[in-house]
Amino acid sequence: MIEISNFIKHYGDFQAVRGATFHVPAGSVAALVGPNGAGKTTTIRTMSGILRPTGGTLRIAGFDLQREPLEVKRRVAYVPDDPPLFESLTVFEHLQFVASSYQLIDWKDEAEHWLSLFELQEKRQTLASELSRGMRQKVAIACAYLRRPDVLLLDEPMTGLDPPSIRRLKETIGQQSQRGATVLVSSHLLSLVEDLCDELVLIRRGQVLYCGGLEKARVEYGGPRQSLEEVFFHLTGLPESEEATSTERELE
Ligand SMILES: Nc1ncnc2c1ncn2[C@@H]1O[C@H](COP(=O)(O)OP(=O)(O)OP(=O)(O)O)[C@@H](O)[C@H]1O
Repeated sequence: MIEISNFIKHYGDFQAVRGATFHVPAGSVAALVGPNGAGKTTTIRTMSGILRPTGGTLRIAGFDLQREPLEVKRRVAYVPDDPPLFESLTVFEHLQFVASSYQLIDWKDEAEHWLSLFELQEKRQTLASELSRGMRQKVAIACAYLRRPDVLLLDEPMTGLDPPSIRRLKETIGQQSQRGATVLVSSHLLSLVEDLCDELVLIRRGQVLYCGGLEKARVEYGGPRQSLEEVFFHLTGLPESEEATSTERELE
């Protein structure tokens, strides 16, 4: 479960996130969407414990991030959009490293499963520095899955993946939620995330415009067949003219 209350994040004088409140029920898959610069990565990086919040309360997997950061880090896996791998380790050594760092037992069969599923077997002895972008992404996702985290934070996980890998990723995200993990997926590829998410968190300029069921959002903003893209445009007002957005700026 993810419970974010009045979360604020400043970078110096700049207010990147301005009192965001949202929650994602345990075992559900939520899409975190919003225009460029909305604060999605800032929010995810803070939830993973990499950035320090300026204010607010972040309760992740049942623990308060500020009070019990280690408990949170133990239970959360974060895959950034450009995963920083260890360039001098092979693919298999990454899985080994994760298993040893998190003291996993009986992990080898599962590691083989992920290597096979993401078509990385041929590259198991290849150094990270010699992998393609999509392969790096899949190694990072496999490492995250191997940990069986309670909360999975995926920032633009589909970028760089080929269509079969996207399909497999979507299937595996569903499986993660079925085993009880709470998954938050940030993406601009709305048509790809809409069929795997049951919850929607939509932010713009560091503020939450919507948090709740995706189906509810569809019904509220146009009807059950409304696409996530239409919901996005409706809530953000983005297809409207520059005039609308400049008025919004003036009001701030
Ligand atoms: N290290 C930083 N220092 C100062 N400002 C930052 C820093 N990182 C992000 N920002 C600013 O915070 C705001 C939110 O950035 P963030 O990366 O969280 O947005 P995002 O929603 O992930 O955007 P995108 O969809 O483009 O990836 C932006 O205005 C950005 O310029």
